[in-house]
Amino acid sequence: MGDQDLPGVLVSGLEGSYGICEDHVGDLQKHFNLITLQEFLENKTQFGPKIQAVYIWGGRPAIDQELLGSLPSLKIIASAGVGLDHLDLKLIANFGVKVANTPQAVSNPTADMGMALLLAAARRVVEGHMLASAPDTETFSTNWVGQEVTGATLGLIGMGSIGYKIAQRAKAFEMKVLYHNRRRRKLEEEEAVGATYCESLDDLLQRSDFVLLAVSLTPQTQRLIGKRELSLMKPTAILINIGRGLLVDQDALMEALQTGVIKGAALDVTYPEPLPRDHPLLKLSNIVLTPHLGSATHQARRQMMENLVQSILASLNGLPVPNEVLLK
Ligand SMILES: O=CC(=O)O
Repeated sequence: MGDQDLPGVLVSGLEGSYGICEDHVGDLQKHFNLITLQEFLENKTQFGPKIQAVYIWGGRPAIDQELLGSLPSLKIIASAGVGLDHLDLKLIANFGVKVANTPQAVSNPTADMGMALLLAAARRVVEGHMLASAPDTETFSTNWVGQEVTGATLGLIGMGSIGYKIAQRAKAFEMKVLYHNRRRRKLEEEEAVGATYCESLDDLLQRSDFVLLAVSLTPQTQRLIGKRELSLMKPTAILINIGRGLLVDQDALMEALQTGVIKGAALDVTYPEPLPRDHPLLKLSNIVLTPHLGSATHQARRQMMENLVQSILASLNGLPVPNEVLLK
């Protein structure tokens, strides 16, 4: 509990793996009385009425009917990052509560991560690192040949702000960019990054050397890439996922990687996160895995925190809320 005169904001915890970013606690406490989930659960009658905002970091705390029902003064849910799949927006709107997220802060670092994974998988950077860190003459004689990125075709699934930033980067690598998206981009936007719209997802899958998922998780996109879609990809193709684990049927992916249906995969997101230690995906050599690092830069995390502070303060002061998520 911080300064009692400041507006109460519920956070999952202070620091540590389930809490808010350590460096930000002090900054948040300048504006808010931070109440942890544990404090709230231990004394709902004392803390419930004080809480005017929930600050969601790393998808926590979870928001459900019971929590919303016990926060009578709640005005806004401020969620770090761009994805909203952890929130039931209709339920939240029924409680008359606003939602804000931080799309601008995450687009550059997540696009960088997409390219980092693409390059790492194409050029076998992780296998190379393991070899170079434990050199022995026998393995050193192995041929560590990868896929060329320059001139290759990138199939982007999702052309929102992250997808577009990836297309900009891919252009610098002289890649041919195809994209599939709910709505086609303006002609001048396509031309600026040299991207070609593919109305058919199957067509994109068949033509791409790299298929990169940069799309939000919704009921429509869940398991968008399954056995059938993987079988359409080239046997030399690499699948990269920086969106959400559930965009891909992980069992089908594992089978495709084991049987050579596709060449490799690079995943920043899985289900669950993290994967259990004995998960079979961890045993494959043609996969690169990272622990949801998309927006994990100091700069992005600070900007996310600053944006959420602005959104909360605006909502508490009855002003237009920056980055308010509107129910469609
Ligand atoms: O996963 C990260 C985000 O949704 O921004």
